[in-house]
Amino acid sequence: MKAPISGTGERAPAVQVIGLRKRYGDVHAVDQVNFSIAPGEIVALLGPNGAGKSTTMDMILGLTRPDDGEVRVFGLSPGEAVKEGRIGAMLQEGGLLDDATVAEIVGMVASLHRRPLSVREALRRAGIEDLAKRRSTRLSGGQKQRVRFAVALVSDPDLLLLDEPTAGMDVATRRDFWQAMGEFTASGRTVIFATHYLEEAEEYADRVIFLKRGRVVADGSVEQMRRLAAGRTVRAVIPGVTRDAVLGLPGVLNVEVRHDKVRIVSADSDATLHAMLPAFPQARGIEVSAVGLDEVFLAIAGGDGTATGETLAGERGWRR
Ligand SMILES: Nc1ncnc2c1ncn2[C@@H]1O[C@H](COP(=O)(O)OP(=O)(O)OP(=O)(O)O)[C@@H](O)[C@H]1O
Repeated sequence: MKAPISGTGERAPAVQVIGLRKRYGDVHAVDQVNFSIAPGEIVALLGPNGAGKSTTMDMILGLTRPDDGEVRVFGLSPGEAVKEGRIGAMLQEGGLLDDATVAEIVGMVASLHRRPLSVREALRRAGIEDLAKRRSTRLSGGQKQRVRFAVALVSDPDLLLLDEPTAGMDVATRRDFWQAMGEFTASGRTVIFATHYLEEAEEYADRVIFLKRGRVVADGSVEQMRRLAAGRTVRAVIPGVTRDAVLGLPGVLNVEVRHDKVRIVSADSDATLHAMLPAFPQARGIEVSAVGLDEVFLAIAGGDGTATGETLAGERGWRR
């Protein structure tokens, strides 16, 4: 039985996705995805290529019809929410009208909405007032992205969906982009962005949702992700070991056991090792290394095909 969708009105979640599925031939692009995003949350969607991030976003926007499941945006259907100007979107490869100026492009989109910002204000908020008269054919890749951002902002939406918004931007442009975004989120509005830059997720999101092969494999706060990233990986060969026995050691955040090989993510590797050696005197081949964000991501996304959100979560509530 489906979980009930929350009501409409001011208290409705910004986005509620229930049992969402989309198949393309044999590919389960999105496979039973559930999440609820509160107004004001800034959520990063992470996952390897083909994980289902864009398809999920397209269904939230009403651009793709789900095979099964339901999407509500502030209690409305995606179509209604778009019509009311409550969603702004910046998609990958969104076209810009050839040979129109930036002001004309943003103005055209503004004319489709009931209560748009002025073109000038949209350009100001996107930090590109100086590009108003530039023709779209004369824009660099990073500048085009920022024009798409102005287009996303012009309906003055409550929710922004951004699919890899900083792809193709240099470091300075990325910084300016996120500064402009800070102005949008400071007023308590909701943002969902897909990214491959883990540091962007860490720096700008409150929460991260990891997708893999169309499923949510982990969903937690950035604080939890940071805690994992600050840790150390301890690897050892311990004949006869069980996961539960290792989980009881001090500092342990996550354990993976494959045959006799143990891989531990620890918040305090010294404490873990001091307790591990007397508890498992048969341990050998011990290695300690830093956990990078990439490794956190790979562990969660199951880069080696073994770890999943469930194993990483353990009893520590990584999944909501
Ligand atoms: N229109 C389509 N027709 C056929 N297959 C599709 C279509 N759109 C997406 N897919 C497939 O669905 C899966 C999910 O794709 P999606 O673009 O949602 O992933 P993603 O996480 O956004 O990837 P990326 O990080 O590469 O942008 C992929 O296997 C993709 O090939």
